[in-house]
Amino acid sequence: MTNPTETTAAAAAAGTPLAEPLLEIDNVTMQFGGVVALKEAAITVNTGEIFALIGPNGAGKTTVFNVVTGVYRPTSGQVRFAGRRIDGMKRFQVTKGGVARTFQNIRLFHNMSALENVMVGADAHHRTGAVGAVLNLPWHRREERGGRELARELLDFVGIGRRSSDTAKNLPYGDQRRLEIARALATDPKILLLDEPAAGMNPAEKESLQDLIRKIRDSGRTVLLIEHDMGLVMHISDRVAVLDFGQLIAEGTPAVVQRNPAVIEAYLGASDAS
Ligand SMILES: Nc1ncnc2c1ncn2[C@@H]1O[C@H](COP(=O)(O)OP(=O)(O)OP(=O)(O)O)[C@@H](O)[C@H]1O
Repeated sequence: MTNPTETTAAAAAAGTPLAEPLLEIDNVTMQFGGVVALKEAAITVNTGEIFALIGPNGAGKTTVFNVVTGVYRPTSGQVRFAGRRIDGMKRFQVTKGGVARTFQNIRLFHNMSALENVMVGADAHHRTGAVGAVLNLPWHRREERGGRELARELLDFVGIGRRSSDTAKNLPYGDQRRLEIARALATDPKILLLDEPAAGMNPAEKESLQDLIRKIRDSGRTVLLIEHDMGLVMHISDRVAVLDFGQLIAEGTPAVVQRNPAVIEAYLGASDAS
């Protein structure tokens, strides 16, 4: 067996950047009554990676997101983020700690403008909150101005700057997905969890989504992605983990995972795999 210290020294000597774990899902089991959605799943996402979570429908992918973001407390196991335990934390604490997500079914404030939707995301980081807003405290006004500027920058960043005053529900579908990403980025996350961001997009939209995901990573954030579009996953991911019936059946680079017989079997065996 290789000595980890030797491995680290060898990597350093070779000039290979060392993998720094950011999100550690450590033997997590999540049970809902008789349904085991995750069974001793162990996944580590390193800082600066684009990491994809794939698997047939019902494999447990969204459950991973829900366990990481404090929606569910795991039945057993731990979740650590930047070395700190986050399983069992409240959702807002996880967000403040640097974890943001988007949802499979878009969740926007449909009657608010694009800009306002992003400003709501930025609010998660404000110190004055609702009390400051009601009392109209000076620093609340300053924060709101800052929030507005940040929201504009983020709308530009995701490519829908010219849509800032459009009502969310009137945006084309692909732009709504971009808006959700901008809103998640407004919390200034270290890691962004994207749940099926390409769902419902046409090929051109998928192409530019890939560019956006790379741009998010290049801006210094880590990306954890659930996606059914295998072309997209295999193109942009540094590493891929495959879940099947709540268990991790493979993990590695796209090239390695694609050749794995258990992965091929899981996908060929699933009637609705895409
Ligand atoms: N709150 C819950 N209560 C009961 N069962 C649940 C709950 N959440 C998830 N499950 C079950 O856990 C299993 C995994 O679901 P999950 O949504 O994580 O899968 P998924 O891989 O994200 O699927 P899809 O690709 O279809 O979104 C499924 O059998 C699902 O029915």
